[in-house]
Amino acid sequence: MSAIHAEGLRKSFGEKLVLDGIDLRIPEASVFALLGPNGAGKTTTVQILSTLIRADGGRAQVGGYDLTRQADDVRRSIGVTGQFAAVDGLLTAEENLLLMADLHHLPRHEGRRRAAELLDRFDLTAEAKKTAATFSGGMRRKLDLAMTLVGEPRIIFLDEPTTGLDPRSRRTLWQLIRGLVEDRGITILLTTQYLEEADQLADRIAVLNGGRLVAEGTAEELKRRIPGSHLRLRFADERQLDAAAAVFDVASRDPENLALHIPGDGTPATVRAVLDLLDAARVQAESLTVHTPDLDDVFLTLTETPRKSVAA
Ligand SMILES: Nc1ncnc2c1ncn2[C@@H]1O[C@H](COP(=O)(O)OP(=O)(O)OP(=O)(O)O)[C@@H](O)[C@H]1O
Repeated sequence: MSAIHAEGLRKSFGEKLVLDGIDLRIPEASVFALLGPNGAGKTTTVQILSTLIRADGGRAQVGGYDLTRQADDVRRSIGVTGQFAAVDGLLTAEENLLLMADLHHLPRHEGRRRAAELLDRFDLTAEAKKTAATFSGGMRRKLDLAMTLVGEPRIIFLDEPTTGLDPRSRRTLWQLIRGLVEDRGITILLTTQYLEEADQLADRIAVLNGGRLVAEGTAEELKRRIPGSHLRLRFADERQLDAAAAVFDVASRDPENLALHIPGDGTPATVRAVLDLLDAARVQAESLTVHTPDLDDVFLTLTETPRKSVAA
């Protein structure tokens, strides 16, 4: 069962085509990252799926409800935390949570119970009575996410959840987010410009560029699609390097470092085949390392301008 299922979403602002037919299928209890450069249409996609704005074309189901015909049901199933946090700096952490409970028309005791539970889960109990204006960026984001959870949404949209946070706060938030998926089966659609965030957090990643999805898959699948995996062999001297280069006609030489780059993945079978060929030619390598492209390479290749298409 998909938590989010969209087909052919289109959106223009005036003359400007922002989404040019987006298809998404996001399984329940998973984290899906929408990755893309500035202006790619990430926020627009989230705004459409969270019923804030209407698409010009296409259709979508969110939490099993039709986005246009059952917009109220969609709204009841989702939570949204954006780049502009809902936190009120004049209220304490606890008051912010209780305010959310009121907005959700929860009975008072239930509101208190959820607020206490969320303060505990997000490690904010000691700060419960402090005004949010005194909070660090990381604490604010945590409180913002906790506030989203008061309504017990099944699906959460996180728009750039850790932008501007230091690495430690970012990691804390990642753990909390993964916990929500693993313990509570919540589905998360996250937009991010941080490749590491998508790599660490997301079960699947889609790369949005120029209003289209140019790639979709797990981080590993995306990395495999980019040429650039190679084995790097280093040799003791130039004679050995020359002898090795004669064995592999697809290899490129890096004479300065006495190294040879052989295109290929790092599977044991490939590594063994390379070593066998070297043995047969009686050439000794000093070291062998495997280089796999990272998400940075994927992102840069897929979002290059002018747009370069990479076949799916
Ligand atoms: N209300 C609007 N009116 C006109 N143009 C808009 C509107 N909202 C967004 N746009 C344009 O649509 C494009 C996509 O914007 P969007 O905010 O979805 O991108 P994004 O991928 O979220 O970018 P960022 O990473 O910078 O937040 C941009 O060119 C933006 O200027």
